[in-house]
Amino acid sequence: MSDFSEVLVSENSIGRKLDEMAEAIRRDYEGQDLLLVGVLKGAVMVMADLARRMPPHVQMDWMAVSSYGSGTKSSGVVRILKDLDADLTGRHVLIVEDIIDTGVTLSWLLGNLRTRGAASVEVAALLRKPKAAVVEVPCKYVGFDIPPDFVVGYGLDFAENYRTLPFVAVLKPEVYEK
Ligand SMILES: O=P(O)(O)OC[C@H]1O[C@H](OP(=O)(O)OP(=O)(O)O)[C@H](O)[C@@H]1O
Ligand code: HPA
Repeated sequence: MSDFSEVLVSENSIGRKLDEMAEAIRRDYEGQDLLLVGVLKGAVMVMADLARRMPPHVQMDWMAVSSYGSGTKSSGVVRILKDLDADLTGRHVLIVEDIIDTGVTLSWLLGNLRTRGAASVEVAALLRKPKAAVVEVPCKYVGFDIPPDFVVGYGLDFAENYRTLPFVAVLKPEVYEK
């Protein structure tokens, strides 16, 4: 029996949406020094596919923060597990995320990165759950607004599984309520 109740965003739809997002980003940052900051581990797929659509002088760095533990509910407490290597002073920074759910992670991250002297700090997220928002997060580039169900695939996990799927699917509640 499948663990998914539906495929919410297909591999093709993700590719087409990333084409659009990348074009907007290229246009907005043309001629500027852009640093993409990926948030591990969930954003690995979206970062890899978005970055391949960028010009060669766009750079990547990574941060790992965690607020979810091993379940489906945000703990509300964000911890830095791995900090950036780059100095953000004077740089245009674009945080690349797989999902904005409650908004707690990004709200905290934006606050943190904005203290580091960057020229600008903006957000690109493939998925956003407007009905799950606890904090409003300004997001310049959004792929898809989705319902508040727990989703997996394309970097998103449940207990570290399903990240490798090329699409985004809704996980059946009986899988995580087991
Ligand atoms: O808007 P929020 O409710 O804060 O949720 C969004 C965050 O949750 C996930 O990360 P997670 O902490 O699960 O770590 P992971 O990326 O390693 O899976 C996701 O990658 C976002 O960073
Ligand atoms: O729906 C989700 N799925 C997987 N990880 C997540 N982190 C926040 N929301 C989600």
